[in-house]
Amino acid sequence: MSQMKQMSHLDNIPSTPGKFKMEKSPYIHRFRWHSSLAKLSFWSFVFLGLILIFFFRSPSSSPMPSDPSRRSLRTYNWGGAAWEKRVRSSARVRSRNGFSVLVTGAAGFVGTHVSSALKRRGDGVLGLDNFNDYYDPSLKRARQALLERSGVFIVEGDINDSALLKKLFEVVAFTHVMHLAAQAGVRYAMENPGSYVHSNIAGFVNLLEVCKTANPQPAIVWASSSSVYGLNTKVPFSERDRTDQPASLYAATKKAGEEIAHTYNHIYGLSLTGLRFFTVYGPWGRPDMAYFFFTRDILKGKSIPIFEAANHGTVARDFTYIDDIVKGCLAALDTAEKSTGSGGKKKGPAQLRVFNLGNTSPVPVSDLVSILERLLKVKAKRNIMKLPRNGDVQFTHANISYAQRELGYKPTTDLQTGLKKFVRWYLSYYSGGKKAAE
Ligand SMILES: O=C(O)[C@H]1O[C@H](OP(=O)(O)OP(=O)(O)OC[C@H]2O[C@@H](n3ccc(=O)[nH]c3=O)[C@H](O)[C@@H]2O)[C@H](O)[C@@H](O)[C@@H]1O
Repeated sequence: MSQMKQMSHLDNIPSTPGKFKMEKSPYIHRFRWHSSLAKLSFWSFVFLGLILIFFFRSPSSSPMPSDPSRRSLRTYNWGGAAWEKRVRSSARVRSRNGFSVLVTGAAGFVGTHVSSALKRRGDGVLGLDNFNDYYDPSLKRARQALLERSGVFIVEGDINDSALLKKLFEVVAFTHVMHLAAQAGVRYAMENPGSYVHSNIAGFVNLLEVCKTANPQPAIVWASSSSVYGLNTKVPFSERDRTDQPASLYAATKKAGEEIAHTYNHIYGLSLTGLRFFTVYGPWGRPDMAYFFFTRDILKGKSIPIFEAANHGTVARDFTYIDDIVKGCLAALDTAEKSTGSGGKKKGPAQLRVFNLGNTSPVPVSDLVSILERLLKVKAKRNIMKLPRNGDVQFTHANISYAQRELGYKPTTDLQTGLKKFVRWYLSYYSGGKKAAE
């Protein structure tokens, strides 16, 4: 019966506007439905209405974007007097001639270590991180707790949020930005390309936009990657070698970052230093990296995929220990010259640098596994596989003479020593009531 009622109701709605009984209206002669002008305005009105309905309905119908590249569009709570007080106190410089540094990606692997080293020597440090779920966020929370204990506050937010960044620069006149927030990982770029564009390109540009208008402008040191060398075959990789053949979208976004840095340096006088990190490893590391999940899987008795190149060619990496990287980052900050612009205008030429931060000692992945076997006292189930075409390059090898000369950079930790420290951390972190790494 209700269906009948509905039917009749639907029947009453005219299928075309022309069916409206408007004939008796006194305005009939001026607003005739068959007049094309009136038709046009009516349909424009309907169309506009539909757009508005769509626009206002869509966010509520999907409150959490399912595309992870959009995950950082979620809203974060920031602001208020108490929040500003925490920001100010965390960024307060406690040593003579110390810096006030905004560290983006502070809950990340390198970000945590750099923040803690800066704080230890008396610099003011404010962290920023969006705590995304690219890998287990509980590890990021544990790093956050660690920093919290040493007096570093991490603001929860995204580098794409201009209002937040502007607010931070309003509250603190940062002398430096250590920009480590990024979508990392070479192979994941095939699964979620948008997240790389979102963080490594759009986010970086957004940060530079805010830095360029800040007064004073900060000097910026940021994380590029050894992956920019891509298919380059000249070894060891030197900063002057070609970097126009990236093998992954990740590498392409990092290379784009280097070009973007050039532009902001050229137009706005921002002091910019890019650091090409070579496969950084160590305690509190990233679970998506091979040394980390190999450790987990060897302990679980799971087989581990070990890549080899064509004709049983060795795949090798210039693995670099985190403490050496931290020294390189601090030296880059210490030697960074001031930006020259103000109020968004360049006043003179500013410093623009790119450095390799590697270990200058490539190690085959199969040797990395042998070291882990010895340290863990467990034999690995090796599954030798052809290097998949997913962005990986066959080998990396850094020439660090430029960083040595300009930054006094000198790595001192070999893979055996560094992995020993990693394994010690891993076993203590994932034991004692803590669940095994997933
Ligand atoms: O140096 C860099 O620029 C990059 O270093 C790492 O990238 P990658 O060197 O690929 O590090 P892993 O993913 O840990 O891989 C290390 C080695 O293990 C190999 N591998 C990886 C995964 C796997 O299942 N099997 C395997 O043999 C890779 O081919 C590579 O040779 C980081 O993940 C990037 O974020 C960083 O920018």
